[in-house]
Amino acid sequence: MKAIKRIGVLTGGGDCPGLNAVIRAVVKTAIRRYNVEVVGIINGFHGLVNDVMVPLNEESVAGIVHRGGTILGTTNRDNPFRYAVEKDGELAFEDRSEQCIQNLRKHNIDGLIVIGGDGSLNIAHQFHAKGVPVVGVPKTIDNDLSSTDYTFGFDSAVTTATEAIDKLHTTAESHHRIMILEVMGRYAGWIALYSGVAGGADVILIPEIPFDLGKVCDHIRARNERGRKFSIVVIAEGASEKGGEMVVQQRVEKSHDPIRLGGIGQEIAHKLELCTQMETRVTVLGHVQRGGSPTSADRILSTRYGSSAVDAVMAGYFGHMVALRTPKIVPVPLTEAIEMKKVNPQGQLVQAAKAVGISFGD
Ligand SMILES: Nc1ncnc2c1ncn2[C@@H]1O[C@H](COP(=O)(O)OP(=O)(O)O)[C@@H](O)[C@H]1O
Ligand SMILES: O=P(O)(O)OC[C@H]1O[C@](O)(COP(=O)(O)O)[C@@H](O)[C@@H]1O
Ligand SMILES: [Mg+2]
Repeated sequence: MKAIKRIGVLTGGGDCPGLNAVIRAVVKTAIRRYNVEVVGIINGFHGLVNDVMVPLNEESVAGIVHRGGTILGTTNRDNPFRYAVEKDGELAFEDRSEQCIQNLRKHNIDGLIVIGGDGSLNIAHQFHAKGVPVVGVPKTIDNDLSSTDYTFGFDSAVTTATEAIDKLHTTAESHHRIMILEVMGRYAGWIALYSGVAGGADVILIPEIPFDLGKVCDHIRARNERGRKFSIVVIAEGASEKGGEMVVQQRVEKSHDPIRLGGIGQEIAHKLELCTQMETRVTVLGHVQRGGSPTSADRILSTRYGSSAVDAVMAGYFGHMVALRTPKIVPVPLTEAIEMKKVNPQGQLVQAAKAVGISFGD
């Protein structure tokens, strides 16, 4: 096996708290533990296609463990295997993966660390199939990647959503209102489930458990009869009524991922107001849950992921992603890692939530 002298690192897809802590751990581990150089690739795969790279040293990553976002920048548009270009005024897609491989060679990069979600890790997997020595790190606030107990960024998003629920509680109680909080998560209900349980929500609606609005109304009315004249509903952006469809805010047809979810909170607000006769308000948390400082748990997880990713590169675990299998971080094949992980409706957390009186509308 070729000796590793230089590692490249990039962040791809939606940003999330903890990215900088991973980058810092990659750089420090590479330099301190292995005496290996690190090159940062700017704006994810865009920088790999267009050869925009910067050397990273301990100085470049000083003081960033607590900072949200990514010092390398990211994009969720650029897929090297389906790269958007303008041809004769028309949009066309080209395979630029060979150009990326040449750029990696030009910079003598012997190992590539891709920090990303399902989309970026899919691209990483395709590069590995072409012989690129790549290792993945599971990033996403959604926690929807299989093979790992948790992705980094999830705990920070849950913390932000929980704080929002705490705040909605005080105003809901004062005004005797229903407060609906719509959270992110795409097709998985992890953020809604965890923040809903942590924040003491009355109703949690997730994509994995299609809901019956009548049952949600009954639950809220029963609370009213017990003297609890307000209710908090946490709803995942991908949740839908039984027999209904997910609410799509926008379709971006040219994108690999054309569906932008959003709007289910507003849609059920009207219906809940009608059936309960209670004033209802909606808060869409949006990108607030993706921004800001990572929690201490995410800083620790990110540091472990970053340092283990370098270990994986040095040990030749290419085509793998570092995954948390409590209490260890282990390499798992990217093919397994990019499968989607959903909430198990029969799982212990859903059952515990039901035991304390939370309705899932089922
Ligand atoms: N299933 C897929 N296979 C290959 N590429 C994908 C797939 N899904 C998304 N992509 C591409 O991966 C890039 C990042 O995807 P995105 O979902 O935004 O980020 P993330 O890495 O956080 O999942 C985009 O360029 C997108 O076109
Ligand atoms: O910022 P955008 O492009 O609107 O994307 C919003 C989506 O990105 C997320 O915040 C994170 O998803 P990824 O980790 O796959 O990027 C989802 O929860 C949400 O649906
Ligand atoms: Mg994705």
